[in-house]
Amino acid sequence: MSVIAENLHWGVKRKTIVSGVSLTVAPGETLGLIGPNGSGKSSLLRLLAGLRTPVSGRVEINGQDIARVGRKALSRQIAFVQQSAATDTNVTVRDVVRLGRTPHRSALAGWSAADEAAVANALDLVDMVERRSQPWQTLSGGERQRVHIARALAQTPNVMFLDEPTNHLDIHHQIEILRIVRDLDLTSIVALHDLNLAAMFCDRIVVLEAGAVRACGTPDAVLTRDLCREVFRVAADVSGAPDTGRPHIRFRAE
Ligand SMILES: Nc1ncnc2c1ncn2[C@@H]1O[C@H](COP(=O)(O)OP(=O)(O)OP(=O)(O)O)[C@@H](O)[C@H]1O
Repeated sequence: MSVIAENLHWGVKRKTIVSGVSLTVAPGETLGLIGPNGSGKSSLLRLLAGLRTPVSGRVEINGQDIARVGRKALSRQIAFVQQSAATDTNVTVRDVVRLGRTPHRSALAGWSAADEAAVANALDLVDMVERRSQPWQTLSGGERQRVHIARALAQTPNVMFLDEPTNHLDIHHQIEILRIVRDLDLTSIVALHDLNLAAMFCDRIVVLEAGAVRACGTPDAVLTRDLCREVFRVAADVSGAPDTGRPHIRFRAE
């Protein structure tokens, strides 16, 4: 499913936080959202997912204005993985992932084979099958993050929004989670701080600066030495990775 944002503005009181953002994400594409702390990545993701209402502008998912789509219908199509999401403590891993099926179930319907399969598949994708009966509160930070991603995957969404999904994850799971998101048959928009992970896994990248789009394009076109210096205030050398041809950024401490 495509995601199109047209001229989104959002702010709090007199502070503008998202300013004139337009973007288009093609079906199946993985779009990276990068930018310094406070540049508006989380705020923009929330607007795109319909969790916040823009002051002006609109978002279309699959050609439909999300302001006109009911919450439940929307949650059958999109999933949102928040930064450090909280969960009720007195539940198991499997209970948390089962919550991902809520949008697909009616009040009267029982738990179906399709629900069971979606939960099992999601647990398997994030490598948590063996921990499915473990109480949520006993998990490590990285394991909690993987369970929240599994809950979103169990939703079997067409579009997935992920806010810093690699937070807390070891390098194996950072790569694994982004590989899963890229390879699944869905459209994804992922806020990331690690520029090399963005270069490796995103089809295109949007760079936010002070709530506005500073640059948009393929990793190769966007992740330049000048951008690192001007937007992220770091000195860096950028070269093409020999195996993939994607940019590889080496930061310099100077
Ligand atoms: N409800 C709010 N009220 C006041 N200010 C807010 C609110 N939500 C966000 N902001 C401010 O808007 C700016 C953008 O915040 P946002 O969380 O979208 O940035 P971000 O790019 O995701 O940052 P980070 O990389 O640190 O996670 C920040 O300066 C933040 O303090």
